[in-house]
Amino acid sequence: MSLVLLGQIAWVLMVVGWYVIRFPFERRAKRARVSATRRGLAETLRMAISFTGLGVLPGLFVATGFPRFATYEPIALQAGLGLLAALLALVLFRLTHKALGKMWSVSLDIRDKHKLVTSGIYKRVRHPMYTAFWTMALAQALLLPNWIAGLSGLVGFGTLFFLRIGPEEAMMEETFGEDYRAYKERTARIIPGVY
Ligand SMILES: C[S@@+](CC[C@H](N)C(=O)[O-])C[C@H]1O[C@@H](n2cnc3c(N)ncnc32)[C@H](O)[C@@H]1O
Repeated sequence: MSLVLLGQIAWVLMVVGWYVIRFPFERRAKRARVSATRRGLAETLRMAISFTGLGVLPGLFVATGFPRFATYEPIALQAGLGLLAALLALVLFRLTHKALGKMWSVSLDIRDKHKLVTSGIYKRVRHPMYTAFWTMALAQALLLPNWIAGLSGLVGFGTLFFLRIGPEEAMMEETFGEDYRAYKERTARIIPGVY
């Protein structure tokens, strides 16, 4: 089996694994009442850009090989690191969904009786689900040997991350006040002790 095909299969399995982890939370979230939201045109655009980079462009490459001119021959080390990153992303996704539980939402929502989660994987990092998405985007870049389809996840998710993180933290601070400010003081955003 060629490394290109192996990488493509691994990417598909990673995306399926991510959706299997997320599905029960998405179903539950539909039933839970939202008491405040920061959804709007800007958030819809951010999510569309991220979905294009993490889903549409790599999906098109895997299904059709498009854009063929940007495909290159991968090396085995790259595929191996991609597999490790994919596994790490899935572990992080599972831990973050489990810790957030009923507080999870796909976008910027505050639920009825929303509680601030500060334990488990949220103890030292306040956006570990975004750490998982960065890891998933990195896995995509390593698994798909195509300059456009491979790197589009980093660009697409990076756009969502840098444009969303400010409004999300403002929403959390507005909702939880001093508790969130203190939590911010003692945690990093996505990498413990780094950022
Ligand atoms: C897609 S989730 C991402 C959560 C977080 N930014 C992360 O990367 O782990 C977005 C929703 O999670 C909720 N949320 C984020 N951090 C939270 C926390 N520490 N405790 C409870 N809810 C949180 C917010 O209501 C937000 O609408």
